[in-house]
Amino acid sequence: MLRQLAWRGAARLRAPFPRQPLPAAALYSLERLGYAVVPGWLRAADTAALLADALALEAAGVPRAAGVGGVAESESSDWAVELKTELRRAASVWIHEPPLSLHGAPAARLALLSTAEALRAELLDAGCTARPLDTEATSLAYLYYPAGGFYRRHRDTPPAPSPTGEHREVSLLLYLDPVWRPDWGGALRIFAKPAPVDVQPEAGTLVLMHSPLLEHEVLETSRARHCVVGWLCSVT
Ligand SMILES: O=C(O)CCC(=O)C(=O)O
Ligand SMILES: [Fe+2]
Repeated sequence: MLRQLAWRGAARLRAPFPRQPLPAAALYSLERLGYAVVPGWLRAADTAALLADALALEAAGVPRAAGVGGVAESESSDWAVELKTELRRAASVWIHEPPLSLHGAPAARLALLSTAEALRAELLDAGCTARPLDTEATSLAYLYYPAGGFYRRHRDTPPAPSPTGEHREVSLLLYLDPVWRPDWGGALRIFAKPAPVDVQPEAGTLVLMHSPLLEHEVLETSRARHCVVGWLCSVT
């Protein structure tokens, strides 16, 4: 409950980052193929502010390593785990609950929370999911992949219903690194039909996926790689 009130409060505290409405082609792709890729969704200045914030949190020692040695975290999307296998080599910082860490740029994090809320409303209006996306059930995190980092093939929904009644409906990814070269690896591979699709993690690119539907993986990266991951949920 506290978390929910905090979320609602946070999403009101700061205006969302300016952006264009999702293109009709993206909404069509999300509906028909289960995923959408929107390059240039956020302005370079705004992804730069988020990256600076993520790096400041990292410098302050806030991120937690996760998934190393096959240890599945209760809060992560690591359910697809083969427990003996290393599923993910990356660290994360959950950013949904105030009080926000005072390290970094809390204002950028608040704008991100508002932007996610605006995106939720946009997807709801467009009728993108069978069940309504709940305003209080969104979660967001920064992900940090070191050189050599990866995330093995998985789906973002758990095999068993969540005890809180939240169902991940739409997964979102927002990439933050201003320069990305394909030979660095680190692509997001979406196992779409009829063939897998690779997305380069370039700053400003938004990826949306129907969480229960699509398996995906992050190919091993030879450079540090930074993004926002989030889940828009329904609640029963
Ligand atoms: O880093 C990415 O591109 C994907 C992350 C992911 O799949 C997840 O956190 O569930
Ligand atoms: Fe995922």
